[in-house]
Amino acid sequence: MLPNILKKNVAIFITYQIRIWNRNIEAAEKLVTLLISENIKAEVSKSVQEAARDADIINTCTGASTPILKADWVKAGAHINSVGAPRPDFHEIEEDLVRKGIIYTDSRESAENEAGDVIKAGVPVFAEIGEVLLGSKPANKNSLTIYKSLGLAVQDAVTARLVYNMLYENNPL
Ligand SMILES: NC(=O)C1=CN([C@@H]2O[C@H](COP(=O)(O)OP(=O)(O)OC[C@H]3O[C@@H](n4cnc5c(N)ncnc54)[C@H](OP(=O)(O)O)[C@@H]3O)[C@@H](O)[C@H]2O)C=CC1
Ligand SMILES: O=C(O)C1=NCCCC1
Repeated sequence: MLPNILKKNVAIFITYQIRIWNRNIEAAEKLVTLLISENIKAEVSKSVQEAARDADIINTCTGASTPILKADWVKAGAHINSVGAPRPDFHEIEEDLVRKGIIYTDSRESAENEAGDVIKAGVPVFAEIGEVLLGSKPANKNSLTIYKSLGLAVQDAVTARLVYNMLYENNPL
């Protein structure tokens, strides 16, 4: 999933540098090789701290049950996309960091009941992404912001429809 997230990230920047960390360095090297083969600039970092240093955008996408990203490593004004740890007993972001950030999510109900990072930190969700897109809540571009993704059922339904269309559009079941 992470390669696709990174490709969307680079599509909105003129200049960028991607740093990849994984607890298993061979997996990080494999992803860097894949990205470079698609002309995306990327390099391996030996630690999360090194990967996060001075970063504008940080993507976390793990099944970690203890946090891997610490508050001290993230600069003011950064944006974090936290896609992993989608269970109440999973955590990928240190509590102090979650408390420092403004929390956005896809579904408030899901984040408050399923996202271990949000539940443990005991912080409110500031806005759903839909509220930002509709203009009823601000994006707070200059603040430390955290987008906690859990996924929406409608995404699965639309993806299933697209796959169906690709396979059967000329030959419906
Ligand atoms: N928000 C959303 O909409 C979605 C969220 N998810 C969630 O995102 C996460 C990643 O999914 P996906 O990429 O498909 O899964 P993968 O199994 O492909 O990747 C899991 C990653 O998490 C790493 N990891 C697991 N445990 C730890 C740990 N304790 N410390 C550090 N790294 C760890 C793995 O490292 P290693 O390579 O060393 O094993 C691997 O890089 C999962 O938690 C999944 O449930 C998935 C789909 C949608
Ligand atoms: O595909 C997955 O894995 C998940 N998707 C949505 C959130 C829970 C995990």
